[in-house]
Order: sequence, then structure tokens, then C-alpha cells
Amino acid sequence: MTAPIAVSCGEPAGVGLEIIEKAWDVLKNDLSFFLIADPAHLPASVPFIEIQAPNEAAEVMPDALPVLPHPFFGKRTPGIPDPENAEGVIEAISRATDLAMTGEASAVCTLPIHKKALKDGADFPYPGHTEFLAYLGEVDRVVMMLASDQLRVVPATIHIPLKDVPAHLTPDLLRDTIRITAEGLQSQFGVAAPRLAIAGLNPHAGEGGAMGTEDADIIAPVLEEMRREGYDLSGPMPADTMFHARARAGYDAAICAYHDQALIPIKTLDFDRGVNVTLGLPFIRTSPDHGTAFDIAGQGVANPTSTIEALRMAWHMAQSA
Ligand SMILES: NC(=O)C1=CN([C@@H]2O[C@H](COP(=O)(O)OP(=O)(O)OC[C@H]3O[C@@H](n4cnc5c(N)ncnc54)[C@H](O)[C@@H]3O)[C@@H](O)[C@H]2O)C=CC1
Ligand SMILES: NCC(=O)COP(=O)(O)O
Repeated sequence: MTAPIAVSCGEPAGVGLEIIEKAWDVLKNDLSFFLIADPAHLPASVPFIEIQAPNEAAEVMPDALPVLPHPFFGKRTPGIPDPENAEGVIEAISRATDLAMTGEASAVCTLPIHKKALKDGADFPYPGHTEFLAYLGEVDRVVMMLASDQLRVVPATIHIPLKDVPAHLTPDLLRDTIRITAEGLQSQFGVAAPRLAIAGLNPHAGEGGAMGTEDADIIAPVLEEMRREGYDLSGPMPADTMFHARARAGYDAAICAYHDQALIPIKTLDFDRGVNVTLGLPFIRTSPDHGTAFDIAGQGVANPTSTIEALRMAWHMAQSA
């Protein structure tokens, strides 16, 4: 039997606890998961049952949201993060990861964190889950992929300022990103022979050096080298013309130079159904593609579809592992 998915609660002031309740209601007869959270934070509307261990989740799931209790120091006020809760948010992610590493959970699904709230409240040194999970999973390099039925994108550089992107876009980073993406498509998405499109950094992919040199000097040589190793790679491609429908039919994932180059197309095409998946970890991790949405937290209007898709994807990957 597939072990349940461990869901970390994320920022209690965000929409995570609302959407996990809605996700539970949709998925309660299809798969099993448990939420690591402070029961005192759960909205009054949530029918939940506290469990003591992950293996109790499957039995509880059809009747109530299974919650593995994790006490926090602060209260929950929708829209207003309490710095006292920052430690608890981080610990919930670590606990979910530990359970996935021991096999008590089949996967980790993370609800959104507020990065600045964690930095302010707990001096969290990581810019996001992705980098923290790489540390917990003891791997040097992971890949962030955002995936939906319409598009899969990978930002090669992730949570760094735009001005630092050219210096971070090294041949080593590109090689690792291509390799991990291709392996992840094969092992986690069932794509036997992955076709990857690699975006250029500059307008028109540099246009022969007229608009920047990184495309020809850094990206193209890596692609040539890796094509000789058997990878199916196109590019460096002008990023402005690689996301329309006909272009998308030509590849299984687009590797982009930086965060917004990758995330703008997928969030424009499919904000509600995009899933954030980390490739290269020793366990499965998915997440909704959106953040804490403080502006609508507590109103009950947050759309749970991305979280539902994230849980379905994690379950499917766990069953095929
Ligand atoms: N996986 C994670 O932990 C992620 C965390 N974040 C963090 O979230 C915080 C807020 O980021 P923002 O850039 O404001 O992005 P956001 O995704 O929280 O919000 C952007 C806009 O989308 C709307 N929105 C978001 N989720 C929605 C949903 N489920 N249903 C309906 N509308 C929704 C919001 O109301 C807002 O108008 C930041 O600290 C960011 O770093 C952002 C993305 C992912
Ligand atoms: N924009 C995507 C994002 O910020 C999610 O990052 P992570 O917390 O999953 O690393």
C-alpha cells in the first residue's frame, strides 16, 4: 500500500490551511495524506482528527482531515504573519521531509511559506523550500520544475536577484540542470526520451553577439557537448517565441535562464493548475504553484486546484516509484 503524503502547513496566515481543507474534501476517497500543523490554527470549518503516526492517516482520511499535531508558538491571524510562528513553519517542513526519508510518508507536499516572514521571524537562511529541501535531502543540486498539462518549465537559476543571473549561469549549473531535468522527466513523468528546449538569456538569444554574449559563449557550447552525449536539446532559443502553442509541441520541458522567464509563461497559461515539483531529491516533493495570498486569506475564496493537482501528482509519482 502507498504510504500517505506528508503535507507541511506552510505559513498559517496564508491561504494554505483553507485550501488543504478544500483539497481534502475533493480527494478524501482517492488518496491519503496528513497535515503537519498546529490544530489550534485550523479554521473552525475544518473537520479534522489528530493522528499520532502517519500510518493512521489512511483510515481517518475518508471521514476527516488527518492532522499530525505540531504545536506552534504564535496564533493564526489570516493575512498577518506572526514571527512567533516562523520556527514552527520550518519544523513542519523538516518533519515532513524526515518522514519521507524514512518511508513513513510516500512524498512531501508543501503548502506555501512566506519567505520574508521566515527570514524576519527565524533568520531562515534559505530563499525557498527548494533550497532548504536540497539541504535536508543532502544533495548539492536540485531542479525546480513547474508543471501543468500545457507546459513544463525549469528556471536554471532560481531565487536570486536578476542582476546576479549572468554570473550564476555557469556551464556546471546548466549541465546539472539539463541532466537532472532529463532524469526527472524519465523517472517521475514517464517521458522515455525527453526533448528539452533551452532558452537564451538575452533578447533574440543574443543575435550573434549583437545583444549579449552569454548565449553563444556559455549556453551553446554546453548544449553542443551534451548533444554529443545523446541528450535531445534545442536552443539556445529566443525566449519570446518558445512558449506559443506550436513551439510548446516541440519539447517536453523548457529550461530557462531565470525565475520569471520560466514562471511567467506557465502562470499565464495555467495559474490554477500548475504544480511545483523538485527534481533531484531522494524523495518526492510537490507544491502548489502559488504563494500565501495574504490579500485573500481568511475569506474562503482561495482556489484549491493547484494543491489538488500537487497532491495528485505526488500520489501518482509515489505509486509509480
Ligand atoms: N511554494 C511556496 O511556498 C511559494 C511561496 N510564495 C511566497 O508567497 C508570498 C506571496 O507571494 P506573491 O508573489 O504575492 O504570490 P501569491 O501567489 O501569494 O499571490 C499572487 C496573486 O495571486 C492570488 N492567488 C494566489 N493563490 C491563489 C489561490 N489559490 N486562489 C486564488 N487566488 C490566488 C493572490 O490573491 C494574489 O493576488 C511570497 O513570500 C512568496 O515568496 C510564492 C510562490 C510559491
Ligand atoms: N515562485 C516559486 C516559488 O517561490 C516556490 O519556491 P519554493 O518555496 O518551492 O522553493
